[in-house]
Amino acid sequence: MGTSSKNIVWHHGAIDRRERQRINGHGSFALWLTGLSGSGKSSIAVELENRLYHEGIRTYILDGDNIRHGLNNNLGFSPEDRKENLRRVGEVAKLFVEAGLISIAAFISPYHEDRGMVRNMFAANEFIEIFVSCSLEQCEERDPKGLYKRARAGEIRDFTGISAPYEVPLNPELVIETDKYSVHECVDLIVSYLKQKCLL
Ligand SMILES: Nc1ncnc2c1ncn2[C@@H]1O[C@H](COP(=O)(O)OS(=O)(=O)O)[C@@H](OP(=O)(O)O)[C@H]1O
Ligand SMILES: Nc1ncnc2c1ncn2[C@@H]1O[C@H](COP(=O)(O)OP(=O)(O)O)[C@@H](O)[C@H]1O
Repeated sequence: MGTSSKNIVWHHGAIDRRERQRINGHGSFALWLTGLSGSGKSSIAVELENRLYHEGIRTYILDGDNIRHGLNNNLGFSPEDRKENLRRVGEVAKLFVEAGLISIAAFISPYHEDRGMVRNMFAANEFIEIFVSCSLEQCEERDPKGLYKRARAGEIRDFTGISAPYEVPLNPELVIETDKYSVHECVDLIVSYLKQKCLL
């Protein structure tokens, strides 16, 4: 608990998460997509949400690029700022889970420590880490926003994979290889995993 929380007392509501889940007709949990820029996190999040929506499942996507336009527009890419970015996003993802939704978070989240910090915000079966695996070469070839080119030219500092590290997840719940399978196949794998674990 942060030190500023010490004089604050939790106020309970009348409706809890289980009741929200009941009215929604499904459970709620966080899906955490981690991987290099260009690995496919956003594309998969969007296609997964689309698939789940058409099955009547309520979701909400938290995407690094979007969150950094608003809530986290005061943060950069130093290790400290990335940690704070992910701490806030973890808390927001948790609010969506409390609200009875499946929150789909798509963040590079390059450090073991920070992913562990977010995991620790959730109960064991509520946080599913999905490593969106793609070689740096392939990400750089895709370069959908031209950022790798700019990072190689020295125009962007601390760029993940080029001038800042990406620590490959050691024990994710799921690995999807976007340099081997299509977006649809990757989403099939995620949906199959969730069904197999009786989460859908
Ligand atoms: N220096 C540097 N390193 C990495 N990424 C950079 C950087 N500068 C800007 N961008 C753009 O910011 C997006 C990543 O933001 P995240 O919030 O996901 O990053 S992190 O989890 O805090 O590491 C990332 O989005 P994705 O390409 O979707 O991953 C980039 O578009
Ligand atoms: N299997 C796949 N999964 C996700 N994206 C893929 C896949 N195959 C090719 N791509 C392409 O790779 C690019 C990934 O970009 P994006 O989704 O923005 O990645 P990120 O959010 O990780 O930066 C997109 O142009 C997408 O069409």
